[in-house]
Amino acid sequence: MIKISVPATSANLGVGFDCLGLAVSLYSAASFEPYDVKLTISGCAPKYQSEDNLIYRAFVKGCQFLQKDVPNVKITIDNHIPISRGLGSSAFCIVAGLMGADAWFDGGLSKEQLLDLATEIEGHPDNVSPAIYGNLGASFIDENEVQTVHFEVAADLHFVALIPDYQVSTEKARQILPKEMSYQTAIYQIGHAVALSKAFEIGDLKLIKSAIVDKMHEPYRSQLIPDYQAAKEICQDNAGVMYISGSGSTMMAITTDGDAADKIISNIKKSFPNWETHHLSVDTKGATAI
Ligand SMILES: Nc1ncnc2c1ncn2[C@@H]1O[C@H](COP(=O)(O)OP(=O)(O)OP(=O)(O)O)[C@@H](O)[C@H]1O
Ligand SMILES: N[C@@H](CCO)C(=O)O
Repeated sequence: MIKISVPATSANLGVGFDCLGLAVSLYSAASFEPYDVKLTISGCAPKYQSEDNLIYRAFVKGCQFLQKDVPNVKITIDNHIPISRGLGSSAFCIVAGLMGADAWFDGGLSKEQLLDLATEIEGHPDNVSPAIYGNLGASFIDENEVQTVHFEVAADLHFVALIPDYQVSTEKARQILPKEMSYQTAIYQIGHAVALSKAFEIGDLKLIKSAIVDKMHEPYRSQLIPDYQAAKEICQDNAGVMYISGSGSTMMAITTDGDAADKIISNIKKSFPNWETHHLSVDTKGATAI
């Protein structure tokens, strides 16, 4: 049996809209086995148990790229990444499906090929890059070629995923954004994004706190998360800083102190007892066949 484990990913990191993404220590896995009918899928809601399933679609794309007939397959999902909450559940599906096909046929896909194929399906590389490589990825697309570089993140940074009990649609979170921005804002974003990448690498929380403040999407998207301000205040009151993970609704807190991370969780639980929380570290390996 082939089993692919993929880390959750947190895109944007405030000022790195559609470019930066971080792999974190929360994992989902998908297993692939030969079967006697075309397709059977378990471990997900009935609405995802069809040929439209994103893992299967990526598996088919992988087979086609390798110029192989798509085999009958049983897919079993062991899911821990909440769906449509801004933690890269779609990147998990895409990377697992492509790597499943590669392992099935011993196709020898390079990580660069995986990234190109995954980006074609996802539309942007900020989640799929760290899902494949681990760590913090900075990516861009140039004439259809995906470029990505990786930063190791200081081990003393703690991440806390604050996951509301409601979804934010990625489509709506993209539609709400303005169509243009000024030169002034572009200059602000570039300087902050470059400094933020370094701040993650050296674990400078003071610099992270000032560099992470976004002007490109977060001011608009915060309107789609009714508890954004309250969550932000809880993080700030406990020596942390917070950004919207991906297109939301998850908000990610960062601290340099495990006790502060635990305090953020207990205060969030008091105010929002139905939210899911996870105290996470950075994943350094990316997706693996296990
Ligand atoms: N465990 C799963 N089983 C089946 N389908 C899944 C699973 N996880 C994700 N998906 C697919 O991925 C889609 C969610 O993708 P979407 O981009 O909206 O959210 P996300 O990837 O979790 O968030 P973000 O891209 O902001 O991090 C679902 O609608 C479904 O098609
Ligand atoms: N960069 C993407 C991530 C969500 O898929 C966005 O923020 O819309």
